[in-house]
Amino acid sequence: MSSEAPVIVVGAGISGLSAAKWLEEAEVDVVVLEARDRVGGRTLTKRDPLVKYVDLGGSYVGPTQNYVLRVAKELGIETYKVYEEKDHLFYKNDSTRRFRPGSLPPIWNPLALLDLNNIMRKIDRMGKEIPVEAPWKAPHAEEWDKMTFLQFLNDTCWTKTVKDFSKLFINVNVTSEAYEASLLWFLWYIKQCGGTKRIFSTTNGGQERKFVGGSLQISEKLAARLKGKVVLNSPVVAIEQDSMGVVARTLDGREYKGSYIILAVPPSLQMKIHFTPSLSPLRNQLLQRAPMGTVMKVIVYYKRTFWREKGFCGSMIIQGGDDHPIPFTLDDTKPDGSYPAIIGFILADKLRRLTKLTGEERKQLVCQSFAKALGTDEALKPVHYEEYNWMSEQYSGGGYTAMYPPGALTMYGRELREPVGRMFFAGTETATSWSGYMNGAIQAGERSAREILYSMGKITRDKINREEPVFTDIPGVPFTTTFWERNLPSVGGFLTFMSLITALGAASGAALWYHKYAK
Ligand SMILES: Cc1cc2nc3c(=O)[nH]c(=O)nc-3n(C[C@H](O)[C@H](O)[C@H](O)COP(=O)(O)OP(=O)(O)OC[C@H]3O[C@@H](n4cnc5c(N)ncnc54)[C@H](O)[C@@H]3O)c2cc1C
Ligand SMILES: O=C[C@H](O)c1ccc(O)c(O)c1
Repeated sequence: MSSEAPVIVVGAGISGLSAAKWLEEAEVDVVVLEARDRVGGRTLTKRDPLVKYVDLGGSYVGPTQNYVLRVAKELGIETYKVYEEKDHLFYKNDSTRRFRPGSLPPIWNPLALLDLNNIMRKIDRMGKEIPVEAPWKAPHAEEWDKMTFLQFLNDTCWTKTVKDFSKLFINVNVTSEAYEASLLWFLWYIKQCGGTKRIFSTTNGGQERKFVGGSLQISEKLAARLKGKVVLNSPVVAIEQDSMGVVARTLDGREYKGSYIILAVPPSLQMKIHFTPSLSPLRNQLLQRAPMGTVMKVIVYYKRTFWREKGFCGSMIIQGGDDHPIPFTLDDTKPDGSYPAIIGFILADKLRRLTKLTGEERKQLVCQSFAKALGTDEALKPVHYEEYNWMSEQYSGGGYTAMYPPGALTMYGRELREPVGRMFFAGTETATSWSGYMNGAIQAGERSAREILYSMGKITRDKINREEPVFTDIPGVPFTTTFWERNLPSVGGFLTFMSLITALGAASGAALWYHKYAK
């Protein structure tokens, strides 16, 4: 069987569907080929009387994510604020401390406080010299891309407290370990999300809001607008192109002909596709160097929001061994207070170990950990439990997004969204604003559509990369830094200062002694 459309889109995640919508609105016909029996890719909303609805994949949106907020509004999908009205909780070494939203975790050792301020400040300052669209052009790109984030921590941190917190910070933000990730890539990732505070905050940050009814609606509503042009159960296994056009072949032997094709699939999954002619040497190797992160999403439902009664909002940072599987949680109760729940992530190495347990065993571990952190056995009595392991998904490979080991970005990064003949690249991994997120998926999808419109002679080159206006309904408030955040010394600076003071003190003491007695 063979069919024809000017543009073939591979992948009906948010990115592929956004590309298709942009093209349809420009009156270019498309067909979208999707491997799974559903749209949405790394977003998945389960609907069930036990949970009403729950996002098992991508979920949170926040200010400065102007692409996804604009599209959601256009599709009539409303957002609600994640509950953050009470204290955050920090649990470590059998001890629970509370802290206010928006402030640093409660660390009492003054040297560790200097250390924490210094590492976050340094990540943001180093990010300032990285161009979001071309991180390989940063003045220190080669130096930083030859290091892991762990090497940077070893060189920069003076305290174990801050090294451990920074490891948790990378786990939560990019579902990878500090020893795996290129320093350049991680600095770029944080920068293109707006910095350490924007990416890690709930209010005024990446986790401020969720969609009423769940994030899968974005893809469902985009697909509905495409009126039957999305073909499910169609894994693309071969793409052939020549001067005449492009052909995509699906696993069951169907053939789709077009003039252009958009690949809206994470880089490493493109290795399931046979390309004729074969890819360039650099693109061929890029695909082998962008593994997906490692994440399981867990949601525990309770009869009551008992943590709120103890003055906690449900946001917890939990540090510990495998008996504390989840390092980061948020309240996941519905906005009307129904379905009390806490959501968390099992990440990177912990998940690689705990993936072998049964769901029931993980549930026990998670509830015991919550009970210790919250100081109540009520956490041991969930009424329902959901978990979703993205490691098992053959058409995602993991999540939230692809990660880069040292060397990959500087050697292969230029290939990421460089068109190959009639083939163009979308997917959140090719974005430059909240890449790794739903926002990046839309930015990339729409950009790839405009690349094709340019190739078709329908728009001029300067229209390809378009600045998204600020979504004024949910504006981002700039994060200001305090005088102390800007000027406190690092631990090294402080110790050097103290040594100088001590040396000066000793020298003046000696001079005085000499003046008084030795003369
Ligand atoms: C647990 C988890 C939590 C997350 N949390 C958030 C969050 O809170 N906020 C946020 O913004 N983002 C979050 N993300 C990330 C977000 O979900 C993704 O960035 C986004 O959905 C990616 O969209 P995409 O279209 O680029 O890729 P995908 O969603 O991966 O879409 C690619 C599509 O291509 C299909 N496909 C793959 N191979 C083929 C093939 N050979 N032929 C045809 N089709 C193919 C796949 O089935 C899939 O549908 C999270 C992700 C996960 C996994
Ligand atoms: O984006 C995915 C995920 O939901 C998440 C959660 C918390 C956090 O700090 C992130 O950077 C991402």
